Amino acid sequence: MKIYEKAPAKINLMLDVLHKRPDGYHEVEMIMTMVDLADRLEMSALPRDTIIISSQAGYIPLDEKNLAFQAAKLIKERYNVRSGVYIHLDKKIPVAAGLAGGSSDAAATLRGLNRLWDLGIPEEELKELGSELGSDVPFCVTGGTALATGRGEVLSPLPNPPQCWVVLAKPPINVSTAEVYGRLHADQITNHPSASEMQEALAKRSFNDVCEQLGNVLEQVTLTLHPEVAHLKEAMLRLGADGVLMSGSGPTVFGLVSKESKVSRIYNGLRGFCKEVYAVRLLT
Ligand SMILES: C[C@](O)(CO)[C@H](O)COP(=O)(O)OP(=O)(O)OC[C@H]1O[C@@H](n2ccc(N)nc2=O)[C@H](O)[C@@H]1O
Ligand SMILES: Nc1ncnc2c1ncn2[C@@H]1O[C@H](COP(=O)(O)OP(=O)(O)OP(=O)(O)O)[C@@H](O)[C@H]1O
Repeated sequence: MKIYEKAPAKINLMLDVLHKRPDGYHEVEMIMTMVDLADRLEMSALPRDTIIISSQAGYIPLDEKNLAFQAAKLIKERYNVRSGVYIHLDKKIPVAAGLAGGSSDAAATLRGLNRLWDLGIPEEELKELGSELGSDVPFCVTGGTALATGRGEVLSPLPNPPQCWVVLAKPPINVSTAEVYGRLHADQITNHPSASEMQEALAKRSFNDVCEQLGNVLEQVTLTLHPEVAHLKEAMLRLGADGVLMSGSGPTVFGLVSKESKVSRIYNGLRGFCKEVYAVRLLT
């Protein structure tokens, strides 16, 4: 038997950091939603007690460093599953991009193996398992649009933003999430984005208000380390995107665009100097 799961990318519509916690993580307030750019996972049961990962992407680990492997191992141990699994990852989400590609693969693995092995694990429990794998995994288990607090694992569902186009551009640089949080001085943040104003914009279904309330305090670290991310933001705005922000710890920049007629101009303009550009819809 084969099971298929879609693992979509996330974007952060707002990301605020309140303070650094004694456990080393940061207390955050984020609003996240999914976009229609997704990895596809194929899972099949193996009689032997083993986990095998393959992928068409040559640039991700296929051993225990892979988050899908870690998710399979966790669920096998916790639920005493003796059979094995073969997982093929068809990667479409750029890696180490701020789009939670690995986290979404881990979440899709949890959902898929719950079905494959008929374990009947409730969603809340899948999210708890997910939080052991990474701060973004619980959100990726449920998807939709949500306010995430704590270190990102405490979730409250929110209405989806009004449907629009999302142009994503990833510059060819590597950003480490741990390094970005590590370089942030949480007590020196002056310009906090507002979770409550963004929630109001979503409740009103106002595209313009959503664009106005976009904000991410991690930009101040990543844009200083990599000025090309700031240039990409400027270019996207100049080309006509309605709202522009860096996702997560970066380096991907996304632009929200309401009019389809503007999308090809923005896409082609960015493609002139950035190889990895995608034009997708929100996953609503
Ligand atoms: C930047 C975001 O992607 C925004 O959605 C998340 O906040 C990070 O989520 P993630 O990649 O799943 O993060 P994790 O794998 O849990 O943590 C990676 C590293 O980021 C830092 N980290 C992460 C989340 C958080 N709330 N505070 C942190 O300081 C920690 O140093 C941690 O060692
Ligand atoms: N299934 C996976 N897909 C992609 N990367 C993976 C996977 N498993 C492990 N990794 C490793 O995780 C690291 C981060 O990759 P990922 O694409 O998840 O980053 P990200 O989009 O920045 O995540 P986040 O937004 O959650 O911080 C990479 O260095 C990669 O080698």
